[in-house]
Amino acid sequence: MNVAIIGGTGYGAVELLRFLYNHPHVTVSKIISHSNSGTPFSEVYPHLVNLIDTEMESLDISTLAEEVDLVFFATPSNVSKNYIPELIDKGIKCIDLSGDFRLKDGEQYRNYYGEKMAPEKYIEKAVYGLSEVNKKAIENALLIANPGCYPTATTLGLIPVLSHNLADYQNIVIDAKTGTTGAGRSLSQGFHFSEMQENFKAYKLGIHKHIPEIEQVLSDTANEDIQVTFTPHVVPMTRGIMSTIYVNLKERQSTKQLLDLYKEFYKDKPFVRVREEGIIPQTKEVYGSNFCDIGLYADERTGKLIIVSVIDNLVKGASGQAIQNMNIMNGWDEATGINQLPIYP
Ligand SMILES: NC(=O)C1=CN([C@@H]2O[C@H](COP(=O)(O)OP(=O)(O)OC[C@H]3O[C@@H](n4cnc5c(N)ncnc54)[C@H](OP(=O)(O)O)[C@@H]3O)[C@@H](O)[C@H]2O)C=CC1
Ligand SMILES: CC(=O)N[C@@H](CCC(=O)OP(=O)(O)O)C(=O)O
Repeated sequence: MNVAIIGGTGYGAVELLRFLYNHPHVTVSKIISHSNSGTPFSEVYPHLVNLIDTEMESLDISTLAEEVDLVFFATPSNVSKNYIPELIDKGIKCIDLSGDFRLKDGEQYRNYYGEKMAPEKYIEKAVYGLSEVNKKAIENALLIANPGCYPTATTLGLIPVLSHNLADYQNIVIDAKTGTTGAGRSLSQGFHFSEMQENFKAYKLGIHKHIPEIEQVLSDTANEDIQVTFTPHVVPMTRGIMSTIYVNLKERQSTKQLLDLYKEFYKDKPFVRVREEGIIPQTKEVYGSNFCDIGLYADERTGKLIIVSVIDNLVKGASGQAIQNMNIMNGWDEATGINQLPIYP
């Protein structure tokens, strides 16, 4: 199958290429770049010299639709919504790593993304690509809204306990940390080495675009409006997200009981690893891999469940999950091309 990647020189794109290079059913026939068309990919990323020397091209949607079967958008917010409708109308599958098609509510989209949402008709067609939860819908989708990085770690951590109605749906507190690749490759002052090194900062309190996304997924799970307290932080590491989540349990439960429930929930899901009692996962344990690792501690003293969920933001949080979704859409084994061990140390 021929695929194209748009947003060629970004981190999401280079991570897609790392996995697709060895994918048995896929050829990346086009890498589209608005800033570097005409330049060989390996000139921008020299670690890929002699491996991916493809000349990048500028975007021409009509020729793209004739030449490829599926398009990955690894572009910033408010870009893919201008192109995906035309591709979808021509029957081309699209997987959008950005947030343009994730939210169902136009007013929320405007509030958090600052622009008008894509036309309703296409929002309705978009399937939210949380692979472990929406597999059936993904199988038949033409358009995937690939989840955000924080929402992936957070909702995979929360859905089992919420879907069993064991926790208070309100008063959910999410304390999340990301590495700097979460901000993409373009330069900004707050991410300079001297600003980031030996620093730890909270940002976008109350205004982060992942708040409505997390609330939408959890509300769909619980069939009730859920609001969360979400505080993202950036820490001086390259990759990784840790979402530490606090919920009030409705009744006393032991850690062991809850771990059993989580293991049952994810028993056929190759990329979610529920860890043993007393083991709390670390970001380095999923580095470079598509795993989401979850650890639990039920604090019987306070009645709270503490959930720790870790992913690599560029893999399960973006490109890995996008490929997992492509596999599901095409009826291939969902682990094809992404079944790699984490890099350690
Ligand atoms: N980084 C992460 O951890 C995660 C990222 N995402 C989302 O995935 C998407 C890509 O992220 P990431 O790769 O990290 O971001 P980057 O900033 O690294 O890359 C985005 C690329 O998009 C292209 N681009 C920039 N502006 C425009 C524009 N106006 N029109 C068309 N193309 C443009 C550029 O490539 P070129 O000049 O070559 O076209 C740029 O390098 C974003 O929406 C991001 O929010 C989602 C989950 C996690
Ligand atoms: C450190 C940093 O800035 N991280 C980004 C990660 C979000 C992201 O990439 O997600 P979308 O796919 O929803 O755009 C942020 O907090 O906005």
